[in-house]
Amino acid sequence: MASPPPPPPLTGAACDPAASIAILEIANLLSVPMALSAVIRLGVPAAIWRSGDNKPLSAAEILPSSTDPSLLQRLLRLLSSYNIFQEHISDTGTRRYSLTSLGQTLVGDASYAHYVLQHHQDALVRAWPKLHDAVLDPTGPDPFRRANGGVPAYEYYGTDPEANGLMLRAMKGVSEPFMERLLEGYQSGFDGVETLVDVGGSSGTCLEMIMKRVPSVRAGVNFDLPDVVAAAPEIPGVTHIGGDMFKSIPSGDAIFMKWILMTWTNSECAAILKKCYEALPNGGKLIACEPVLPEETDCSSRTRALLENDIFVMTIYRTQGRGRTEEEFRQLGLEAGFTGFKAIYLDPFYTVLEFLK
Ligand SMILES: C[S@@+](CC[C@H](N)C(=O)[O-])C[C@H]1O[C@@H](n2cnc3c(N)ncnc32)[C@H](O)[C@@H]1O
Ligand SMILES: O=C(O)c1cccnc1
Repeated sequence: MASPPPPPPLTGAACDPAASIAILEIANLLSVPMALSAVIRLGVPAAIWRSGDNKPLSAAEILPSSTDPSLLQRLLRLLSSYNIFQEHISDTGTRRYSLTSLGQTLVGDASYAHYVLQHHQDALVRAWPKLHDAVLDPTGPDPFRRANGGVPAYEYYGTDPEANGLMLRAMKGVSEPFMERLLEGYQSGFDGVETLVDVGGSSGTCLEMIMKRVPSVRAGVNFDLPDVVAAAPEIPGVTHIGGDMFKSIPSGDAIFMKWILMTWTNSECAAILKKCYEALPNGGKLIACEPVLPEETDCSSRTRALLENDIFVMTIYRTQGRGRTEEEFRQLGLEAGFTGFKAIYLDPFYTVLEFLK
């Protein structure tokens, strides 16, 4: 009896070992942020850092209560391959871990750790398997709403005190390093401003930092959703006002906003910009700090961080919310009535966009 024919040989890309290993790496990429969230939940970065000690520790030393430290060690090995921890192997083969400069962004009061946790809480993670639905049904509900009983993300934070608190801490942690860079390179942008309104200002951290460094700004108005400002801390000189930016925005000499336009559709952005225009005096300006997408696609960390954030917004906030190019922002501003526009690049992630009335 004739034997069955052999399977056809693998051809093309599947045969290329570099392509095979690269696709296997991407297929399991989710294990990286999930391992990162796990070590943050376990308090690992703080245990190693200990007020700047950063002494290399083994998994058993980090988590003495563990009956099987090899599990934590596996997480630490993976994260060392992403340069979050540095692995030190002793002569006897014990593996110990310290924090690299990247790992050190996860320690301290205002660290990026809260942002990592915010992005990997259950309600957000549930949305990701529905991403393809957004592509198939671009005008339907965003993946977050599909996965969470029709409730949009900002409403979900408002109804869950833990999620609300996490969002406030996450925004503060990401804002502080950026605001330092903004205040280094753009202090003069606040010249002549006495009353500054932060639209969608979350905890008020951005206003607090501006007011500490720019004495001419004597009154800060932190404007956000009522549930958000109710949980915001008291800040000298800052009045927290709860409201809806689609209905009206408090007036001031200038308006500041950060990471707002990105989460909304073009028509929602047009409505927000119109409300800002109405709240400003002639000659007043809106200072918006938003991720601006590059025209070209490349493999740099910057481009990847911006494009990943673009897909995050598509999944969690609005299918048609998105990162925009400088030109798209200029057009949105012109359509809302602003006569001047300038983009200032002083941070790899956020671009300062000045809209002049
Ligand atoms: C991505 S966060 C940015 C927070 C802060 N600007 C920062 O960069 O740290 C967006 C903020 O917009 C607020 N927001 C959402 N919808 C709003 C609305 N309709 N009116 C006012 N604020 C709103 C959210 O509560 C949230 O604090
Ligand atoms: O909620 C977030 O973390 C967020 C909001 C806007 C853009 N990117 C992230």
